[in-house]
Amino acid sequence: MAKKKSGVSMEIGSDGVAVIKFTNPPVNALSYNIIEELKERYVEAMNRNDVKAVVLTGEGGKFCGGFDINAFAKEKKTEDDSDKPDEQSLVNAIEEAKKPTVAAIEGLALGGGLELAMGCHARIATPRVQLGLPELTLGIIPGMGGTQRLPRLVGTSKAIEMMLTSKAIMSEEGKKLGLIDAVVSKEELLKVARRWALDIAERRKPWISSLQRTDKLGSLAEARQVIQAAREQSRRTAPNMPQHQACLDAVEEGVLFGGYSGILKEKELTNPNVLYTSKSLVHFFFAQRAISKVPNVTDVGLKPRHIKKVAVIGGGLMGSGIATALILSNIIVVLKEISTEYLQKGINAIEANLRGLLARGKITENKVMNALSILTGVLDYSEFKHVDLVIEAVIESVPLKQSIFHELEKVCSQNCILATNTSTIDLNIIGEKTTSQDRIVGAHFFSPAHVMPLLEIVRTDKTSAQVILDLMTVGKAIKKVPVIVENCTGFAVNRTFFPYGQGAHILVHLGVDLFRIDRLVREFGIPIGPFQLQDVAGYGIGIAAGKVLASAFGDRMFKTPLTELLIKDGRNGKLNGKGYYTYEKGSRPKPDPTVLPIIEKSRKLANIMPGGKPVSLSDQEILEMILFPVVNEACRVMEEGIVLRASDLDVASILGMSFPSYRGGLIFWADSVGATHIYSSLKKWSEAYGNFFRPSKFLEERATKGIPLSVSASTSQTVPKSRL
Ligand SMILES: C[C@H](O)CC(=O)SCCNC(=O)CCNC(=O)[C@H](O)C(C)(C)COP(=O)(O)OP(=O)(O)OC[C@H]1O[C@@H](n2cnc3c(N)ncnc32)[C@H](O)[C@@H]1OP(=O)(O)O
Repeated sequence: MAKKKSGVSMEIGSDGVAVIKFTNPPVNALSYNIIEELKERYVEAMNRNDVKAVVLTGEGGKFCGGFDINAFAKEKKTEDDSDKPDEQSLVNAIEEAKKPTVAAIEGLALGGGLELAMGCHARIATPRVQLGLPELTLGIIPGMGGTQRLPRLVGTSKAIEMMLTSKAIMSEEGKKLGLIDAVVSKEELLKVARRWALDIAERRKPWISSLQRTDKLGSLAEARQVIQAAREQSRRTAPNMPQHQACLDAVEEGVLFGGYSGILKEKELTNPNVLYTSKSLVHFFFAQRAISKVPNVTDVGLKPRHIKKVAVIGGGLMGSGIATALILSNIIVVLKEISTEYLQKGINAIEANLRGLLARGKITENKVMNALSILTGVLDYSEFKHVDLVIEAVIESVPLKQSIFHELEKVCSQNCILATNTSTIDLNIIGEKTTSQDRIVGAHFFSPAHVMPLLEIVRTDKTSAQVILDLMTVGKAIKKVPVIVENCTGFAVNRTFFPYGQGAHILVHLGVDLFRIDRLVREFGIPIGPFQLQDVAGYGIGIAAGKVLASAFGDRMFKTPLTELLIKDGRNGKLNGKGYYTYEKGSRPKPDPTVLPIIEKSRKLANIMPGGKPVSLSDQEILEMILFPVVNEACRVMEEGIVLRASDLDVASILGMSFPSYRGGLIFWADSVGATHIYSSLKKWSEAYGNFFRPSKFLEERATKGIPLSVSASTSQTVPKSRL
């Protein structure tokens, strides 16, 4: 279908109201052209004698999704702003004009869209319109006066909360806060907005300029206190995000010296040198959109089937998390376990998940009750003939999974999708004893499954496109970001990241302090270091996954004696409160010095220190020896076509492994470091410390030819097995 044309139209009614409407599908983003055209229509409306007032609106059920991020991305690439129109001046011109403007808002008003609306003299919206300033997620600050007008319309505290969390509110809440003047039906929207605009022009309603208001700002002392508290919180929660402090700087300037000074400060702070993370975050925005485009699945006219009822097999940590995510999105769940005791444990875990969300204010009591009302526990397969999808989430045992899938083939309908939540096992092996390979698929959730946003959908060369589309649709319905990956041991995320823990173990056995390693990784921006992660994930799962990975990638695995020694010492990580760290309810994990003699023992057993002496490494070397092997494995994953595009690994690393979003994801970050440096470092370490560090062919080729890692494999000289 041809893309609808973008542009700005103006229609002048017999009542003297000019309706200025802008179109730029899909979200009416404010491109430079749209901004320029809006300015021109405005000048015309102001100059015409037959226009008394203006209504500003967006075409196609959406007011505006904000400034055009495509233009922003281009601008960031070239840092050339010679043809860039001044977007602030459009809003200022509307607000200061001699004729009033009313914004008629449908669907959404985000970022520059809301800022445009706040420059109008009133805002009329339809029900459930999303209103927000999400700029900080893109690494920038609201740049069309949002840092000044939002506090003046909803109060300093609420405005700061909206900007720092980037969360939208609905028009109904906007009405209560004073951001919206009236909520009316879609049919009435333009009629009410026209009348409102005339009422202002003819002084039957007040003519309000948001920037002039001070009544909602509170006293200077109160506003300062709110800003200071927000600064401290941001320093803790967003330490590497300069946009948070910059946004507060702009708000503070406006509170102290008035709205116009605030507007100037806002402009000054949109400098890319201040907002240095925006390039990475804009990349992450587009990478997330690209992930849902799957050749031969989403572009061949298939329609997703409706998945109403799902069976989850296994009520352990993963199964209970998956069931929680499903029932929270109104999908009926049948949870199957092997005994009444295990079933009750599973249901209790689901209830605990829901209560946890309730305690954190994420859901209401009503939601908890509704979710539990669509959950049934069973001990046999009799209910399975009525389900549309099964997700198996039992322990990582090949014979057990094979026998379950063999059984499922008999008890489920022929159209039922058969998914496994295995994190490492090859799907062809799981489905070996069935004839249903076309509907067998991997649904790899990340723990805790009701919280972590990534869903790795694993396909074999036999999985049907319809099954993939259906699972992608369920994934989105339960608020996950589905990434499609090809079948291989460990799939994309666990495969790419297995060297993360391995590298850390090698370093410890070379004599590096484990708590130093965890600290350096945290400082890099990954919230928990590799050893704490091992404690949290549990040693059992690590050993099981390690065995599967070792059988596939044995020549580049380090067989660490440490985990077995820890278990022998009665440690089981977070599960029993004792691992590398000690865990007590209500307090932060504490490094446990009593683990050090066990490490010494392990070092002796592994015996990998050159000359038997601990190596001396800088902080940077330590970090690189952990992260470069991860990049190296990612190169193999890309070369084998396990992911569709490099940016899929960026999204997967951020959403599945908590890689810092402000670094743009694993491959984006690696390209910022440079393939040449990564390659030469790995080569040097492989000579000193062995095969684990051996650079892959893909990396070697990229480094020698000077091609970035993010460039699609199919455009380089390599011949990947990718389906692209
Ligand atoms: C000066 C100002 O202060 C600066 C700004 O305004 S910066 C921009 C602020 N606005 C935003 O951050 C909003 C970003 N967009 C979104 O959050 C979501 O896209 C949305 C809520 C608008 C719609 O979500 P959803 O319906 O799930 O659709 P989604 O897939 O995300 O987007 C649909 C398409 O619109 C595009 N799009 C969305 N917002 C866009 C924007 N502001 N600019 C350019 N394209 C945009 C997406 O890239 C996607 O394109 P594609 O189909 O080619 O992949």
